Amino acid sequence: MMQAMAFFNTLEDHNNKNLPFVAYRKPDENVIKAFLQNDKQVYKTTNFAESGFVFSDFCGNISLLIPEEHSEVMTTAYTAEKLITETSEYIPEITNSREQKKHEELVAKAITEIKLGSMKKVVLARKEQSPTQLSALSIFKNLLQRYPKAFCYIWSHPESGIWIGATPETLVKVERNRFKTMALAGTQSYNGEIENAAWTPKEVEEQKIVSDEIVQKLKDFKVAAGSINLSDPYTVKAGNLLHIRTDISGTLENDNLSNLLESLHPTPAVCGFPREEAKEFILENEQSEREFYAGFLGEINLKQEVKRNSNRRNQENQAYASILKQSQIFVNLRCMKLSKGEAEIFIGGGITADSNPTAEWEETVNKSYTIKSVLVNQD
Ligand SMILES: C=C(O[C@@H]1C=C(C(=O)O)C=C[C@H]1O)C(=O)O
Repeated sequence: MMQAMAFFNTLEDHNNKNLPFVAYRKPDENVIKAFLQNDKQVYKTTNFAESGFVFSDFCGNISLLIPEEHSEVMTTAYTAEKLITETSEYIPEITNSREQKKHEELVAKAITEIKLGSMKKVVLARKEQSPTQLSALSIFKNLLQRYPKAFCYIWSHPESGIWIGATPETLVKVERNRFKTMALAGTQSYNGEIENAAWTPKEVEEQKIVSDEIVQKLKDFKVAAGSINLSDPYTVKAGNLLHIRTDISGTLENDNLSNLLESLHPTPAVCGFPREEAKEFILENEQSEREFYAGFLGEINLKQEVKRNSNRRNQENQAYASILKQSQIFVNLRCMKLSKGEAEIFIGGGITADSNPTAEWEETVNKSYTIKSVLVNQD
């Protein structure tokens, strides 16, 4: 484990050399980990069989990889006070009525399409530009400080540019043949209440579509029969927002990560239902390319040594070590692409027959604050 200062200096040096790297902190953990690729080669994966950190786009066209075997891996203990942030001017909010109109028209078109019956839900996104004077690493430090319950990351790669985010959503975690995933949907502003938050039937329905479809896809993928466990839906807080979440776990019949990812991604939380119809609507109608927004990212096939002490008496030092392969992958939400003083923020929301275009616009505005609030200096 390195000192935080040395850790960030090393990241900075690596960044200045234009070599690929990723640094991240998992939800509720206090360790920041980084993979620093030691060459300029562009590595990709198609079968998700390598060990390393993967960064995939929404469409499934490209999965960049920072392979463990070509990287230096470093960690540091995270302590909020030690992270120094730069100063910056406050950026005033600009209300963009043209963008609002465009988004509302898009939502209205989707509602019409849904009512015609070709799909039940579609997630529509937009992109917003916001200036920032902060460096990429300062923005990352701000995220770490502000969102301890999110997966916070910075990814820098010549093929994708710099992406930074704080996502509340796990795509899948796999350990040996056990997996965990979640159905996350429905959004409202956080007003101090979590447990007693009230949800409208529209939001309950929207989230149920996600959890039903994830279970169906897992069954299609041959999750061991009868092994899927579902929690009741409950409310979770993500920054200034609340969502409805169901935890889903189970046992896999095989450990083919590639098949599992193919069956889960893109979930109806970021695409819609049915998947193909929703995806087609998105690709035809959204104003901008999603690129890596609503794609996925995370550790794949990392080996972890697990030591278990023998229970037998009179046998000291009998520790059995077993190697465990682990993958932990997140959906790339509440994220931005950073280029020269400007952040491109990607935000979306689920549309169903009962959606209201203005409310959907406001939801994307609220979601954009997760990122906007870290583009200026934190007090
Ligand atoms: C699509 C986004 O978020 C997803 C959509 C949600 C919704 O429609 O209510 C809620 C959480 C996420 O699963 C986003 O943040 O851009």
